[in-house]
Amino acid sequence: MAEVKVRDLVKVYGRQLAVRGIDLDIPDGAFVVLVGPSGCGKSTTLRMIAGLESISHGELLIDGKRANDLPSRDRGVAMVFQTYALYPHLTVKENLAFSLKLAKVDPADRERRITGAIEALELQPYLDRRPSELSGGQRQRVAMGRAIVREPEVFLFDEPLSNLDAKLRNQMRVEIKRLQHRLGVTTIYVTHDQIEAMTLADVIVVMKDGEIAQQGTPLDVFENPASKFVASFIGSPQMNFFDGVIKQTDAGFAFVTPDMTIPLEADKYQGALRDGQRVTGGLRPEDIIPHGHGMQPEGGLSIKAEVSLTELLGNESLLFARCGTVEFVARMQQPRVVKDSEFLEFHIAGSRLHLFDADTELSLRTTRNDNFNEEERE
Ligand SMILES: Nc1ncnc2c1ncn2[C@@H]1O[C@H](COP(=O)(O)OP(=O)(O)OP(=O)(O)O)[C@@H](O)[C@H]1O
Repeated sequence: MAEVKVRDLVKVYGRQLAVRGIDLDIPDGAFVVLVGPSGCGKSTTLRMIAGLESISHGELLIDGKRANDLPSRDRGVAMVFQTYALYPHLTVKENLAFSLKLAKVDPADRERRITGAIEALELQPYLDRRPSELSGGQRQRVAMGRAIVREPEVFLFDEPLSNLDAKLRNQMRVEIKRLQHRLGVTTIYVTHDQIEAMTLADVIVVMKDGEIAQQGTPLDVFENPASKFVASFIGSPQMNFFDGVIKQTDAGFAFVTPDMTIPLEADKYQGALRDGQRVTGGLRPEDIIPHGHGMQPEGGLSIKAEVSLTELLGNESLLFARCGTVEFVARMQQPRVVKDSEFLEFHIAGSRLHLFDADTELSLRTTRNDNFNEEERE
């Protein structure tokens, strides 16, 4: 196992900057997820760590040693891809053995490692099958087995679950998390799926345009998004946004839109509030609560809104509603049938409001700058 550090990492393709000087500190045994929209540079970052792409600028340290120019096989990393990359003409067992034979690992050790992987991934029933005779989930398990037998210092996963259906994806997600806990191997995992990121990571690194938009524990990033981009990317359905201004009166500061006025707790913003400042307010669907459905926090305010559409999800519903000029999504716990065009009262949990500067789109709340912290991971 190893710690991985990245300093000012840059990747240039021709005239395009794909990765723009990122820093990462990944402690031994941590599970870090790089997440972000398509093209944000997460795979390129992973591939530079793997040694599959050259590093244009900056430094990669694996266990304190500069690894920029080390061949991939000498970095102690094993990568699992979306496309499995299994040898089609070899059986499962032969696929597991392949890299070990190539590396001339002695037969007894080879057998021990293969047996370990077979047990860890419950591959026993499939050992003599070829990849074409396996389901997607089974293939992905073999691909993970091929990484495990190499006993790497670092696991690198590049969207390993993208080709699986939703049910299998959830199942494999749990398996990956369990396996990583059991083996304790430092893991860097790339996905564009924020649910995968939230559920797997000790630390989430949200990327945008080749840069890190925010890093922190999943809860911290969810509770304290540093920008409108992060707020909209993490959380499903996404946060509702309302254009408005800050107003200062004798009663204090408030966030004001044409349809609502939400009093603000100024001390949360540490002097960042300015009278007349144009801002975007953000409320998550669970913080707009239909009356009689879920906890109604003290304070805040009520608004009446017309429901245009309901999505029944079983244990909850999503209500798409309109109040004046504003449309929003609210989450209804213990759902009942809501008719289209029905008017409902919604409680706005004002204390849960997020505010972003309208121009910079950065949060007005002081967020901790969320480098990885060993205590938080415990
Ligand atoms: N071999 C290459 N040559 C030129 N440009 C590339 C190459 N590989 C990636 N890029 C560009 O670099 C940027 C980052 O790509 P990268 O694959 O790292 O993004 P990503 O966040 O992993 O996206 P996705 O989720 O779509 O895989 C993109 O704009 C992409 O077009």
